Amino acid sequence: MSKKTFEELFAELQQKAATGDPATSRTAELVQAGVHTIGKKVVEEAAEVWMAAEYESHEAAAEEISQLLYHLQVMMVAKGISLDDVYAHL
Ligand SMILES: N=c1c2ncn([C@@H]3O[C@H](COP(=O)(O)OP(=O)(O)OP(=O)(O)O)[C@@H](O)[C@H]3O)c2ncn1[C@@H]1O[C@H](COP(=O)(O)O)[C@@H](O)[C@H]1O
Repeated sequence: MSKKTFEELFAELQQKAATGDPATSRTAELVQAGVHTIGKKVVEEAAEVWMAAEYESHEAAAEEISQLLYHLQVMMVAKGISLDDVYAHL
């Protein structure tokens, strides 16, 4: 199991968006595709979190939550929104 923090993943995704190859990096591919495509993934993953939390296992729900957090971070990178920009509202 990989273990990285929210902050470590965000730094990795910023790097992938800046220098990654869309052919091999999902992050670079999504950022190139743009906010509309990323937004659809955010909504899709949010629905999957809901369904997994209501009907599936603890592990399945945790996996769907990780995918939603990933896609939210991709949206942040695509929009130039920093962690501090978000933390300011927590
Ligand atoms: N944490 C993630 C992560 N979570 C989810 N995903 C992507 O989200 C997908 C899950 O969504 P779906 O199940 O809907 O997959 P899908 O149906 O194939 O998606 P579509 O192409 O149909 O939209 C996965 O197949 C991955 O492509 C992620 N892709 C990358 N990361 C991490 O991001 C970092 C950078 O990754 P790359 O940019 O790919 O190098 C690495 O540390 C990765 O581990």
